[in-house]
Amino acid sequence: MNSMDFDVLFIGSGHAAFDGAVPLGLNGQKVGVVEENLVGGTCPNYGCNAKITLEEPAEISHLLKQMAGRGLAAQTMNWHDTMIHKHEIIKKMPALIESVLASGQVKIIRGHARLQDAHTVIVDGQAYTAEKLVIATGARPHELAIVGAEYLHDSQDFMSLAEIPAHITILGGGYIGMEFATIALAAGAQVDVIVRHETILANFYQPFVTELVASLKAEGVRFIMDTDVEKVQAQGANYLISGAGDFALETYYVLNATGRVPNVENIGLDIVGVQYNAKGVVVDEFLQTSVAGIYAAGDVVDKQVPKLTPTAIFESHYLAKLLSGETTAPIKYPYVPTVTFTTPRIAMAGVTPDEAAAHPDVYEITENNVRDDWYRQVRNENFGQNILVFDKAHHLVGITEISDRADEVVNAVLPAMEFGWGPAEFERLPMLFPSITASAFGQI
Ligand SMILES: Cc1cc2nc3c(=O)[nH]c(=O)nc-3n(C[C@H](O)[C@H](O)[C@H](O)COP(=O)(O)OP(=O)(O)OC[C@H]3O[C@@H](n4cnc5c(N)ncnc54)[C@H](O)[C@@H]3O)c2cc1C
Ligand SMILES: NC(=O)c1ccc[n+]([C@@H]2O[C@H](COP(=O)([O-])OP(=O)(O)OC[C@H]3O[C@@H](n4cnc5c(N)ncnc54)[C@H](O)[C@@H]3O)[C@@H](O)[C@H]2O)c1
Repeated sequence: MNSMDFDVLFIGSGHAAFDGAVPLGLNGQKVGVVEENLVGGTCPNYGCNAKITLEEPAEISHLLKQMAGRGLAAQTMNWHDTMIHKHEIIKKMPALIESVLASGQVKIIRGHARLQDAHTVIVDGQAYTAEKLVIATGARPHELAIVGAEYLHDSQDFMSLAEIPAHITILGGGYIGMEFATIALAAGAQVDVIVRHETILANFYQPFVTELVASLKAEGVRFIMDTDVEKVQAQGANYLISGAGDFALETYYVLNATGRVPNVENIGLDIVGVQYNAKGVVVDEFLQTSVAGIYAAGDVVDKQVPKLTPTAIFESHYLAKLLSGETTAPIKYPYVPTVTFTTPRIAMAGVTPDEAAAHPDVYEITENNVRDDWYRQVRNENFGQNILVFDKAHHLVGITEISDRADEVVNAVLPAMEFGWGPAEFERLPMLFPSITASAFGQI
Protein backbone atom coordinates (compact mmCIF):
# COMPACT_ATOMS: atom_id res chain seq x y z
CA MET A 1 0.00 0.00 0.00
CA ASN A 2 1.43 3.39 -1.03
CA SER A 3 1.67 5.61 2.06
CA MET A 4 2.31 8.75 -0.01
CA ASP A 5 -0.41 11.35 -0.59
CA PHE A 6 -0.36 10.66 -4.34
CA ASP A 7 0.84 8.09 -6.81
CA VAL A 8 1.45 10.87 -9.34
CA LEU A 9 1.49 14.62 -8.68
CA PHE A 10 1.67 17.08 -11.59
CA ILE A 11 3.03 20.60 -11.09
CA GLY A 12 0.87 22.68 -13.43
CA SER A 13 -2.60 21.97 -14.82
CA GLY A 14 -2.15 22.67 -18.56
CA HIS A 15 -2.48 20.13 -21.36
CA ALA A 16 0.83 18.55 -20.35
CA ALA A 17 -0.82 17.69 -17.02
CA PHE A 18 -4.58 17.24 -17.30
CA ASP A 19 -4.64 15.11 -20.46
CA GLY A 20 -2.59 12.43 -18.70
CA ALA A 21 -3.84 13.02 -15.15
CA VAL A 22 -7.40 11.99 -16.00
CA PRO A 23 -6.61 8.57 -17.53
CA LEU A 24 -4.23 7.88 -14.63
CA GLY A 25 -7.02 8.69 -12.19
CA LEU A 26 -9.50 6.57 -14.13
CA ASN A 27 -6.93 3.78 -13.90
CA GLY A 28 -7.25 3.84 -10.11
CA GLN A 29 -4.18 5.90 -9.27
CA LYS A 30 -4.19 8.70 -6.69
CA VAL A 31 -3.47 11.77 -8.82
CA GLY A 32 -3.12 15.48 -8.07
CA VAL A 33 -2.33 18.67 -9.98
CA VAL A 34 -0.96 21.84 -8.40
CA GLU A 35 -1.99 25.09 -10.07
CA GLU A 36 -1.12 28.64 -9.05
CA ASN A 37 -3.21 30.33 -11.72
CA LEU A 38 -6.20 29.40 -13.90
CA VAL A 39 -6.87 25.66 -14.19
CA GLY A 40 -6.13 24.50 -17.74
CA GLY A 41 -3.05 26.68 -18.18
CA THR A 42 -2.05 28.65 -21.25
CA CYS A 43 -3.79 27.01 -24.21
CA PRO A 44 -7.44 27.27 -23.10
CA ASN A 45 -7.17 30.51 -21.12
CA TYR A 46 -4.54 32.65 -22.86
CA GLY A 47 -3.36 30.68 -25.89
CA CYS A 48 -4.97 28.55 -28.60
CA ASN A 49 -8.65 28.68 -27.57
CA ALA A 50 -8.55 32.33 -26.53
CA LYS A 51 -6.73 33.35 -29.70
CA ILE A 52 -8.97 31.39 -32.08
CA THR A 53 -12.09 33.15 -30.77
CA LEU A 54 -10.50 36.35 -32.07
CA GLU A 55 -8.90 34.85 -35.16
CA GLU A 56 -12.02 33.17 -36.55
CA PRO A 57 -13.98 36.43 -36.72
CA ALA A 58 -10.88 37.89 -38.43
CA GLU A 59 -10.98 35.00 -40.89
CA ILE A 60 -14.71 35.48 -41.55
CA SER A 61 -14.10 39.17 -42.16
CA HIS A 62 -11.33 38.23 -44.59
CA LEU A 63 -13.65 35.77 -46.34
CA LEU A 64 -16.38 38.41 -46.68
CA LYS A 65 -13.84 40.73 -48.27
CA GLN A 66 -12.89 37.97 -50.71
CA MET A 67 -16.56 37.39 -51.55
CA ALA A 68 -17.51 41.07 -51.77
CA GLY A 69 -19.46 41.60 -54.97
CA ARG A 70 -20.26 37.88 -55.16
CA GLY A 71 -23.47 38.07 -53.17
CA LEU A 72 -21.84 39.23 -49.94
CA ALA A 73 -20.48 42.49 -48.57
CA ALA A 74 -17.18 43.21 -46.80
CA GLN A 75 -17.41 43.81 -43.07
CA THR A 76 -14.72 44.86 -40.59
CA MET A 77 -14.54 42.88 -37.38
CA ASN A 78 -16.00 44.78 -34.42
CA TRP A 79 -13.34 44.34 -31.74
CA HIS A 80 -15.45 45.37 -28.77
CA ASP A 81 -18.24 42.88 -29.51
CA THR A 82 -15.82 40.13 -30.54
CA MET A 83 -14.04 40.57 -27.21
CA ILE A 84 -17.30 40.17 -25.26
CA HIS A 85 -17.96 36.98 -27.25
CA LYS A 86 -14.42 35.76 -26.49
CA HIS A 87 -14.79 36.39 -22.75
CA GLU A 88 -18.13 34.54 -22.70
CA ILE A 89 -16.52 31.46 -24.22
CA ILE A 90 -13.13 31.53 -22.53
CA LYS A 91 -14.24 32.37 -18.97
CA LYS A 92 -15.88 28.91 -18.86
CA MET A 93 -12.61 27.08 -19.59
CA PRO A 94 -11.25 26.63 -16.03
CA ALA A 95 -14.56 25.20 -14.75
CA LEU A 96 -14.77 22.92 -17.79
CA ILE A 97 -11.27 21.54 -17.16
CA GLU A 98 -11.94 21.25 -13.43
CA SER A 99 -14.92 19.04 -14.28
CA VAL A 100 -12.74 16.95 -16.61
CA LEU A 101 -10.22 16.52 -13.78
CA ALA A 102 -13.04 15.63 -11.38
CA SER A 103 -14.17 12.88 -13.77
CA GLY A 104 -10.82 11.18 -13.11
CA GLN A 105 -10.94 11.87 -9.33
CA VAL A 106 -7.91 14.15 -9.77
CA LYS A 107 -7.38 16.46 -6.78
CA ILE A 108 -6.64 20.11 -7.57
CA ILE A 109 -4.26 21.84 -5.13
CA ARG A 110 -4.17 25.63 -5.48
CA GLY A 111 -0.92 27.53 -4.97
CA HIS A 112 2.72 27.73 -5.98
CA ALA A 113 4.57 24.39 -5.94
CA ARG A 114 8.22 23.95 -5.14
CA LEU A 115 10.13 20.67 -4.99
CA GLN A 116 11.64 19.81 -1.64
CA ASP A 117 12.98 16.38 -2.48
CA ALA A 118 12.31 13.66 -5.08
CA HIS A 119 8.98 12.81 -3.42
CA THR A 120 7.89 16.02 -1.71
CA VAL A 121 6.34 19.20 -3.06
CA ILE A 122 5.68 22.24 -0.88
CA VAL A 123 2.62 24.28 -1.83
CA ASP A 124 2.39 27.52 0.11
CA GLY A 125 3.91 25.91 3.19
CA GLN A 126 1.99 22.62 3.01
CA ALA A 127 3.92 19.43 2.11
CA TYR A 128 2.49 16.84 -0.30
CA THR A 129 4.21 13.55 -1.02
CA ALA A 130 4.06 11.54 -4.25
CA GLU A 131 5.62 8.37 -5.63
CA LYS A 132 6.16 10.11 -9.00
CA LEU A 133 6.28 13.82 -9.86
CA VAL A 134 5.69 15.46 -13.23
CA ILE A 135 6.99 18.98 -13.88
CA ALA A 136 4.49 20.59 -16.28
CA THR A 137 5.02 24.26 -15.49
CA GLY A 138 4.90 25.48 -19.12
CA ALA A 139 6.44 28.70 -20.39
CA ARG A 140 5.93 32.46 -20.14
CA PRO A 141 6.54 35.42 -22.46
CA HIS A 142 10.18 36.34 -23.04
CA GLU A 143 10.96 39.73 -21.50
CA LEU A 144 13.08 42.13 -23.51
CA ALA A 145 15.86 43.77 -21.52
CA ILE A 146 15.43 47.24 -22.98
CA VAL A 147 14.81 50.69 -21.58
CA GLY A 148 11.04 51.10 -21.22
CA ALA A 149 10.32 47.34 -21.05
CA GLU A 150 7.52 48.19 -18.61
CA TYR A 151 5.53 49.69 -21.52
CA LEU A 152 5.52 46.43 -23.48
CA HIS A 153 2.44 44.20 -23.51
CA ASP A 154 2.28 40.43 -24.00
CA SER A 155 -0.23 38.23 -25.84
CA GLN A 156 -2.38 37.86 -22.72
CA ASP A 157 -2.69 41.65 -22.38
CA PHE A 158 -3.56 41.96 -26.07
CA MET A 159 -6.34 39.37 -25.74
CA SER A 160 -7.89 41.42 -22.92
CA LEU A 161 -7.99 44.78 -24.75
CA ALA A 162 -11.47 46.30 -24.46
CA GLU A 163 -10.87 48.42 -27.57
CA ILE A 164 -8.37 47.99 -30.38
CA PRO A 165 -5.75 50.75 -30.46
CA ALA A 166 -5.59 52.62 -33.77
CA HIS A 167 -1.88 51.82 -34.21
CA ILE A 168 -0.24 48.66 -32.88
CA THR A 169 3.44 47.82 -33.17
CA ILE A 170 4.47 44.19 -32.80
CA LEU A 171 8.02 43.15 -31.89
CA GLY A 172 8.85 39.72 -33.37
CA GLY A 173 8.04 37.87 -36.56
CA GLY A 174 7.10 34.47 -35.12
CA TYR A 175 3.75 32.73 -34.59
CA ILE A 176 2.29 35.36 -32.25
CA GLY A 177 3.64 38.27 -34.30
CA MET A 178 2.01 37.04 -37.52
CA GLU A 179 -1.24 35.77 -35.99
CA PHE A 180 -1.85 38.88 -33.91
CA ALA A 181 -0.95 41.13 -36.86
CA THR A 182 -3.69 39.31 -38.81
CA ILE A 183 -6.22 39.78 -36.00
CA ALA A 184 -5.41 43.46 -35.32
CA LEU A 185 -5.53 44.20 -39.05
CA ALA A 186 -9.00 42.66 -39.38
CA ALA A 187 -10.16 44.83 -36.46
CA GLY A 188 -9.07 47.94 -38.35
CA ALA A 189 -5.77 48.80 -36.64
CA GLN A 190 -2.69 50.07 -38.45
CA VAL A 191 -0.14 47.34 -37.75
CA ASP A 192 3.64 47.60 -37.86
CA VAL A 193 5.84 44.55 -37.28
CA ILE A 194 9.45 45.04 -36.25
CA VAL A 195 11.71 42.07 -36.91
CA ARG A 196 15.22 41.90 -35.50
CA HIS A 197 16.70 39.91 -38.38
CA GLU A 198 15.64 39.20 -41.97
CA THR A 199 13.61 36.04 -41.31
CA ILE A 200 9.93 35.71 -40.49
CA LEU A 201 8.40 32.42 -39.27
CA ALA A 202 11.82 30.80 -39.43
CA ASN A 203 10.52 27.21 -39.14
CA PHE A 204 8.16 27.51 -42.10
CA TYR A 205 8.86 27.09 -45.82
CA GLN A 206 10.23 30.49 -46.74
CA PRO A 207 8.73 30.86 -50.26
CA PHE A 208 5.27 30.46 -48.64
CA VAL A 209 6.19 32.90 -45.86
CA THR A 210 7.17 35.43 -48.54
CA GLU A 211 3.67 35.06 -50.03
CA LEU A 212 2.00 35.49 -46.63
CA VAL A 213 4.07 38.60 -45.90
CA ALA A 214 3.25 40.02 -49.35
CA SER A 215 -0.45 39.46 -48.64
CA LEU A 216 -0.28 41.17 -45.23
CA LYS A 217 1.68 44.04 -46.78
CA ALA A 218 -0.94 44.43 -49.49
CA GLU A 219 -3.56 44.69 -46.72
CA GLY A 220 -1.56 47.48 -45.06
CA VAL A 221 0.77 45.80 -42.52
CA ARG A 222 4.20 47.43 -42.54
CA PHE A 223 7.24 45.24 -41.90
CA ILE A 224 10.36 46.89 -40.52
CA MET A 225 13.13 44.34 -40.96
CA ASP A 226 16.64 44.00 -39.53
CA THR A 227 15.86 46.40 -36.70
CA ASP A 228 16.91 46.04 -33.08
CA VAL A 229 14.60 47.93 -30.74
CA GLU A 230 16.59 49.58 -27.94
CA LYS A 231 14.18 51.87 -26.14
CA VAL A 232 10.48 52.58 -25.60
CA GLN A 233 9.50 55.95 -24.12
CA ALA A 234 6.07 57.12 -23.00
CA GLN A 235 4.91 60.32 -24.72
CA GLY A 236 1.55 61.19 -23.24
CA ALA A 237 -0.80 58.43 -24.41
CA ASN A 238 1.65 57.34 -27.11
CA TYR A 239 4.98 55.55 -27.17
CA LEU A 240 8.17 56.34 -29.04
CA ILE A 241 10.10 53.24 -30.09
CA SER A 242 13.73 53.81 -30.99
CA GLY A 243 16.57 51.59 -32.10
CA ALA A 244 19.95 51.28 -33.72
CA GLY A 245 20.92 54.14 -36.04
CA ASP A 246 18.20 56.76 -36.06
CA PHE A 247 15.25 54.34 -36.06
CA ALA A 248 12.18 55.94 -34.44
CA LEU A 249 8.48 55.06 -34.57
CA GLU A 250 5.49 56.47 -32.72
CA THR A 251 2.70 54.09 -31.78
CA TYR A 252 -0.23 53.62 -29.38
CA TYR A 253 0.52 50.05 -28.26
CA VAL A 254 3.58 47.79 -28.28
CA LEU A 255 3.11 44.00 -28.28
CA ASN A 256 6.20 42.02 -27.33
CA ALA A 257 6.05 38.73 -29.27
CA THR A 258 9.69 37.72 -29.04
CA GLY A 259 9.17 34.13 -27.87
CA ARG A 260 8.47 32.19 -24.68
CA VAL A 261 10.82 30.90 -22.00
CA PRO A 262 10.35 27.76 -19.87
CA ASN A 263 9.22 28.13 -16.24
CA VAL A 264 12.21 26.51 -14.56
CA GLU A 265 12.85 29.08 -11.83
CA ASN A 266 11.54 29.01 -8.26
CA ILE A 267 10.36 25.42 -8.40
CA GLY A 268 13.24 23.86 -6.51
CA LEU A 269 15.02 22.21 -9.45
CA ASP A 270 18.44 23.11 -8.02
CA ILE A 271 17.51 21.85 -4.55
CA VAL A 272 16.58 18.42 -5.92
CA GLY A 273 19.25 18.32 -8.66
CA VAL A 274 17.00 18.29 -11.73
CA GLN A 275 19.06 19.40 -14.73
CA TYR A 276 17.78 22.22 -16.95
CA ASN A 277 19.04 24.87 -19.34
CA ALA A 278 17.68 27.95 -21.14
CA LYS A 279 15.48 25.72 -23.35
CA GLY A 280 13.95 23.84 -20.43
CA VAL A 281 14.17 20.73 -18.27
CA VAL A 282 16.46 18.03 -19.66
CA VAL A 283 14.73 14.66 -20.05
CA ASP A 284 15.61 11.23 -21.42
CA GLU A 285 13.59 9.16 -23.92
CA PHE A 286 11.12 8.28 -21.12
CA LEU A 287 10.58 11.98 -20.28
CA GLN A 288 12.40 11.28 -17.03
CA THR A 289 14.58 14.08 -15.66
CA SER A 290 18.06 13.63 -14.22
CA VAL A 291 16.35 12.62 -10.92
CA ALA A 292 14.71 9.17 -10.88
CA GLY A 293 10.94 9.37 -10.42
CA ILE A 294 10.68 13.01 -11.53
CA TYR A 295 9.36 13.47 -15.08
CA ALA A 296 8.59 16.52 -17.22
CA ALA A 297 6.14 17.23 -20.05
CA GLY A 298 4.98 20.09 -22.28
CA ASP A 299 6.50 23.49 -22.93
CA VAL A 300 8.87 23.28 -19.96
CA VAL A 301 10.84 20.45 -21.62
CA ASP A 302 14.02 21.03 -23.66
CA LYS A 303 13.25 19.05 -26.85
CA GLN A 304 13.49 18.97 -30.64
CA VAL A 305 9.76 18.65 -31.36
CA PRO A 306 7.71 21.88 -31.51
CA LYS A 307 6.44 23.26 -28.20
CA LEU A 308 2.74 23.09 -29.07
CA THR A 309 -0.47 21.76 -27.59
CA PRO A 310 -0.49 18.52 -29.64
CA THR A 311 3.00 17.81 -28.29
CA ALA A 312 1.96 18.53 -24.68
CA ILE A 313 -1.08 16.25 -25.05
CA PHE A 314 0.95 13.44 -26.63
CA GLU A 315 3.58 13.62 -23.87
CA SER A 316 0.96 13.68 -21.14
CA HIS A 317 -0.81 10.63 -22.61
CA TYR A 318 2.54 8.87 -22.94
CA LEU A 319 3.32 9.52 -19.26
CA ALA A 320 -0.12 8.20 -18.26
CA LYS A 321 0.73 4.91 -20.00
CA LEU A 322 4.29 4.78 -18.67
CA LEU A 323 3.38 5.58 -15.06
CA SER A 324 0.51 3.11 -14.99
CA GLY A 325 2.76 0.36 -16.38
CA GLU A 326 0.84 0.12 -19.66
CA THR A 327 4.06 0.70 -21.58
CA THR A 328 7.78 0.38 -20.89
CA ALA A 329 8.82 1.72 -24.31
CA PRO A 330 10.55 5.06 -24.87
CA ILE A 331 8.45 7.90 -26.25
CA LYS A 332 8.12 7.79 -30.04
CA TYR A 333 6.79 11.09 -31.30
CA PRO A 334 4.33 11.04 -34.20
CA TYR A 335 4.39 13.64 -36.98
CA VAL A 336 3.53 16.83 -35.06
CA PRO A 337 1.58 19.21 -37.32
CA THR A 338 1.76 22.97 -36.98
CA VAL A 339 -0.04 25.95 -38.50
CA THR A 340 0.04 29.74 -38.39
CA PHE A 341 -3.50 30.99 -37.94
CA THR A 342 -3.02 33.82 -40.42
CA THR A 343 -4.89 34.63 -43.61
CA PRO A 344 -3.80 32.76 -45.65
CA ARG A 345 -2.62 29.99 -43.34
CA ILE A 346 0.58 28.03 -43.62
CA ALA A 347 0.41 24.51 -42.22
CA MET A 348 2.90 21.70 -42.29
CA ALA A 349 3.79 18.26 -40.96
CA GLY A 350 6.59 15.79 -41.49
CA VAL A 351 9.51 16.12 -43.90
CA THR A 352 9.90 19.71 -45.10
CA PRO A 353 10.42 20.67 -48.75
CA ASP A 354 13.95 21.83 -47.88
CA GLU A 355 14.86 18.52 -46.21
CA ALA A 356 13.38 16.62 -49.16
CA ALA A 357 15.25 18.70 -51.73
CA ALA A 358 18.50 18.01 -49.85
CA HIS A 359 17.92 14.22 -50.08
CA PRO A 360 16.66 13.44 -53.61
CA ASP A 361 17.82 9.84 -53.22
CA VAL A 362 15.26 9.35 -50.40
CA TYR A 363 12.34 11.65 -51.27
CA GLU A 364 10.20 12.76 -54.20
CA ILE A 365 8.48 16.14 -54.25
CA THR A 366 5.15 17.04 -55.88
CA GLU A 367 4.10 20.68 -56.11
CA ASN A 368 0.41 21.49 -56.54
CA ASN A 369 -1.28 24.76 -57.31
CA VAL A 370 -4.53 24.32 -55.38
CA ARG A 371 -5.77 27.88 -55.81
CA ASP A 372 -7.23 27.04 -59.19
CA ASP A 373 -9.09 24.05 -57.79
CA TRP A 374 -12.78 24.70 -58.60
CA TYR A 375 -13.85 24.08 -55.00
CA ARG A 376 -11.44 26.69 -53.60
CA GLN A 377 -12.72 29.14 -56.19
CA VAL A 378 -16.20 28.90 -54.65
CA ARG A 379 -14.74 31.09 -51.89
CA ASN A 380 -12.72 33.12 -54.40
CA GLU A 381 -9.52 32.17 -52.58
CA ASN A 382 -6.43 34.14 -53.53
CA PHE A 383 -3.74 31.75 -52.34
CA GLY A 384 -3.19 28.04 -52.54
CA GLN A 385 -0.13 25.91 -53.09
CA ASN A 386 1.14 22.79 -51.47
CA ILE A 387 4.23 20.66 -51.59
CA LEU A 388 3.87 16.96 -50.90
CA VAL A 389 6.88 14.84 -50.00
CA PHE A 390 6.79 11.11 -50.71
CA ASP A 391 9.27 8.38 -49.91
CA LYS A 392 10.38 6.08 -52.72
CA ALA A 393 7.53 3.65 -51.95
CA HIS A 394 5.13 6.57 -52.63
CA HIS A 395 4.04 6.97 -49.03
CA LEU A 396 3.29 10.54 -48.01
CA VAL A 397 5.88 11.68 -45.42
CA GLY A 398 5.54 15.46 -45.56
CA ILE A 399 3.14 18.24 -46.47
CA THR A 400 3.40 22.04 -46.48
CA GLU A 401 0.51 24.15 -47.67
CA ILE A 402 -0.39 27.82 -47.94
CA SER A 403 -4.11 28.44 -48.35
CA ASP A 404 -7.14 29.66 -46.41
CA ARG A 405 -7.80 26.13 -45.16
CA ALA A 406 -4.29 24.70 -44.96
CA ASP A 407 -4.92 23.53 -41.37
CA GLU A 408 -7.85 21.33 -42.46
CA VAL A 409 -5.85 19.86 -45.32
CA VAL A 410 -2.89 18.92 -43.13
CA ASN A 411 -5.19 17.39 -40.51
CA ALA A 412 -6.90 15.38 -43.22
CA VAL A 413 -3.73 13.76 -44.53
CA LEU A 414 -2.06 13.15 -41.14
CA PRO A 415 -3.45 9.59 -40.75
CA ALA A 416 -2.08 8.74 -44.18
CA MET A 417 1.36 9.98 -43.11
CA GLU A 418 1.34 8.40 -39.66
CA PHE A 419 0.06 4.99 -40.74
CA GLY A 420 1.94 4.74 -44.03
CA TRP A 421 -1.03 4.56 -46.38
CA GLY A 422 -0.18 4.14 -50.04
CA PRO A 423 -2.27 4.35 -53.24
CA ALA A 424 -4.09 1.07 -52.43
CA GLU A 425 -5.41 2.45 -49.12
CA PHE A 426 -6.57 5.68 -50.76
CA GLU A 427 -8.59 3.75 -53.30
CA ARG A 428 -10.57 2.32 -50.37
CA LEU A 429 -11.52 5.78 -49.06
CA PRO A 430 -14.69 7.32 -50.36
CA MET A 431 -14.86 10.97 -49.18
CA LEU A 432 -17.73 13.36 -48.70
CA PHE A 433 -18.01 15.43 -51.82
CA PRO A 434 -17.53 18.33 -52.19
CA SER A 435 -15.22 18.82 -49.21
CA ILE A 436 -11.79 20.22 -48.56
CA THR A 437 -10.59 16.73 -47.60
CA ALA A 438 -11.66 15.28 -50.94
CA SER A 439 -9.92 18.19 -52.61
CA ALA A 440 -6.71 17.49 -50.65
CA PHE A 441 -6.75 13.75 -51.27
CA GLY A 442 -7.25 14.35 -54.95
CA GLN A 443 -3.60 15.39 -55.07
CA ILE A 444 -2.23 12.26 -53.43
C1 LIG B 1 -0.86 33.32 -27.55
C2 LIG B 1 -0.58 31.86 -27.73
C3 LIG B 1 -1.21 31.16 -28.72
C4 LIG B 1 -0.96 29.80 -28.89
N1 LIG B 1 -1.60 29.16 -29.90
C5 LIG B 1 -1.37 27.85 -30.09
C6 LIG B 1 -2.06 27.15 -31.10
O1 LIG B 1 -2.88 27.72 -31.83
N2 LIG B 1 -1.82 25.82 -31.25
C7 LIG B 1 -0.93 25.16 -30.46
O2 LIG B 1 -0.75 23.96 -30.64
N3 LIG B 1 -0.24 25.80 -29.48
C8 LIG B 1 -0.46 27.13 -29.27
N4 LIG B 1 0.20 27.77 -28.26
C9 LIG B 1 1.13 27.00 -27.42
C10 LIG B 1 0.37 26.21 -26.34
O3 LIG B 1 -0.46 27.09 -25.61
C11 LIG B 1 1.35 25.51 -25.41
O4 LIG B 1 2.21 24.69 -26.17
C12 LIG B 1 0.64 24.64 -24.37
O5 LIG B 1 -0.30 25.41 -23.65
C13 LIG B 1 1.65 24.02 -23.41
O6 LIG B 1 0.97 23.35 -22.36
P1 LIG B 1 1.73 23.06 -20.97
O7 LIG B 1 0.79 22.26 -20.16
O8 LIG B 1 3.08 22.55 -21.23
O9 LIG B 1 1.93 24.50 -20.30
P2 LIG B 1 0.86 25.56 -19.76
O10 LIG B 1 -0.45 25.42 -20.44
O11 LIG B 1 1.55 26.87 -19.80
O12 LIG B 1 0.60 25.11 -18.24
C14 LIG B 1 1.53 25.29 -17.22
C15 LIG B 1 0.75 25.62 -15.95
O13 LIG B 1 1.63 25.48 -14.85
C16 LIG B 1 1.30 26.48 -13.91
N5 LIG B 1 2.48 26.65 -13.06
C17 LIG B 1 3.72 27.04 -13.44
N6 LIG B 1 4.56 27.00 -12.39
C18 LIG B 1 3.83 26.56 -11.33
C19 LIG B 1 4.14 26.29 -9.97
N7 LIG B 1 5.38 26.42 -9.49
N8 LIG B 1 3.15 25.87 -9.16
C20 LIG B 1 1.88 25.70 -9.62
N9 LIG B 1 1.54 25.92 -10.90
C21 LIG B 1 2.51 26.34 -11.74
C22 LIG B 1 0.97 27.68 -14.75
O14 LIG B 1 0.17 28.61 -14.04
C23 LIG B 1 0.22 27.04 -15.92
O15 LIG B 1 -1.17 27.04 -15.69
C24 LIG B 1 -0.04 29.14 -28.05
C25 LIG B 1 0.60 29.84 -27.02
C26 LIG B 1 0.33 31.18 -26.85
C27 LIG B 1 1.01 31.93 -25.75
N1 LIG C 1 -0.32 28.52 -34.07
C1 LIG C 1 0.43 28.05 -33.08
O1 LIG C 1 0.64 26.85 -32.93
C2 LIG C 1 1.04 29.01 -32.10
C3 LIG C 1 0.58 30.32 -32.03
C4 LIG C 1 1.15 31.17 -31.09
C5 LIG C 1 2.16 30.71 -30.26
N2 LIG C 1 2.58 29.43 -30.35
C6 LIG C 1 3.67 28.93 -29.44
O2 LIG C 1 4.11 30.00 -28.62
C7 LIG C 1 5.49 30.23 -28.85
C8 LIG C 1 5.78 31.68 -28.71
O3 LIG C 1 5.35 32.43 -29.85
P1 LIG C 1 6.19 33.68 -30.31
O4 LIG C 1 5.66 34.18 -31.59
O5 LIG C 1 6.34 34.61 -29.16
O6 LIG C 1 7.63 33.04 -30.50
P2 LIG C 1 8.40 32.56 -31.81
O7 LIG C 1 9.57 31.82 -31.31
O8 LIG C 1 7.50 31.92 -32.78
O9 LIG C 1 8.90 33.93 -32.48
C9 LIG C 1 9.70 34.84 -31.77
C10 LIG C 1 10.13 35.98 -32.68
O10 LIG C 1 10.82 36.96 -31.90
C11 LIG C 1 12.11 37.20 -32.46
N3 LIG C 1 13.02 37.50 -31.34
C12 LIG C 1 13.51 36.62 -30.45
N4 LIG C 1 14.28 37.27 -29.56
C13 LIG C 1 14.27 38.58 -29.91
C14 LIG C 1 14.86 39.75 -29.38
N5 LIG C 1 15.67 39.70 -28.31
N6 LIG C 1 14.60 40.93 -29.99
C15 LIG C 1 13.80 40.99 -31.07
N7 LIG C 1 13.21 39.91 -31.62
C16 LIG C 1 13.45 38.73 -31.04
C17 LIG C 1 12.45 35.93 -33.22
O11 LIG C 1 13.41 36.20 -34.21
C18 LIG C 1 11.07 35.56 -33.79
O12 LIG C 1 10.79 36.33 -34.94
C19 LIG C 1 5.75 29.65 -30.23
O13 LIG C 1 7.09 29.30 -30.41
C20 LIG C 1 4.85 28.44 -30.23
O14 LIG C 1 5.48 27.41 -29.52
C21 LIG C 1 2.05 28.58 -31.26
